[in-house]
Amino acid sequence: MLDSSEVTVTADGRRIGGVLMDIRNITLRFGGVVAIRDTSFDIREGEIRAIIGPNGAGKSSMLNVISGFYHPQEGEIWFRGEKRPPMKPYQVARQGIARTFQNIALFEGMSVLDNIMTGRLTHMKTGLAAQAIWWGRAEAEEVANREVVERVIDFLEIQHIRKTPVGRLPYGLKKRVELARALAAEPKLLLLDEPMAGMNVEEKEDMSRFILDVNDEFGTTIALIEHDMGVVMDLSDRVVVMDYGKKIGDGTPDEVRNNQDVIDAYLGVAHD
Ligand SMILES: Nc1ncnc2c1ncn2[C@@H]1O[C@H](COP(=O)(O)OP(=O)(O)OP(=O)(O)O)[C@@H](O)[C@H]1O
Repeated sequence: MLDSSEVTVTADGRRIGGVLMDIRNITLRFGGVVAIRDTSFDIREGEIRAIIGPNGAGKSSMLNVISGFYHPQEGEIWFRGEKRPPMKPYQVARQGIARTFQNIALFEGMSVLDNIMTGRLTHMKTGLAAQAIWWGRAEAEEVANREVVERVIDFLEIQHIRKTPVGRLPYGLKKRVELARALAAEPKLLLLDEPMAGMNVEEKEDMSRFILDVNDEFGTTIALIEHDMGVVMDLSDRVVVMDYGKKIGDGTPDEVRNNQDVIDAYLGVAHD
């Protein structure tokens, strides 16, 4: 299990624990295309970990491997000290890993509240048959699920749109509802695929604040892909840099900013 001796405290007082997920030597191929090539890194408990890199670098593929949508040909994923067997996305979700998508994946015709309730599905134990014979248990479960959802709605400040169909919301709020649905699952590890994409400056500031607050208040470990370098460098404890499917850098924002391979491939600052 996690090694408590590895706990460190950040400058802003957050606790970063031992390794929560260890990604070892992952290779993922689509026919002749190598999307990820022998890539390893870890995610520590309580940290905000970013994955960055140019278009086509393999970032989304990596998130899809972690969340069970893609199955790598080589490599291992260790979660909470145990090697993970090949898993389907719903099994990964049940392990406490939730995600958002690059292109918002919500039910547009359903209300904000109902969309967020779908985030509780992995926690629902009472099936239809059991509900028919044991209504009390189903009711208690429904109340507990509601409580979690209400807490998330308060936390993300979306009470005023709870009954609004998602299709009628502006883009920035849809992104926030997607975050709410992922949070409703009470994940141990939250994966965010380009949480700021397409947002204006104000929406980005709001989203950054929510990401930091989620991490701080719930202690949720967060791994995110993001192209906005200002946001990445501000939010992240550590950054993995990918290029052409390979890891080319890994470290604190300052270490990555000063890594010449990263500068050459991605950040585009001239040599001295
Ligand atoms: N389902 C797929 N089938 C075939 N090739 C794929 C598939 N998914 C990704 N790829 C290929 O794998 C490589 C890595 O793509 P990926 O989407 O992971 O990159 P990315 O870093 O997330 O890029 P972006 O920043 O543009 O989202 C690309 O060459 C891409 O075309």
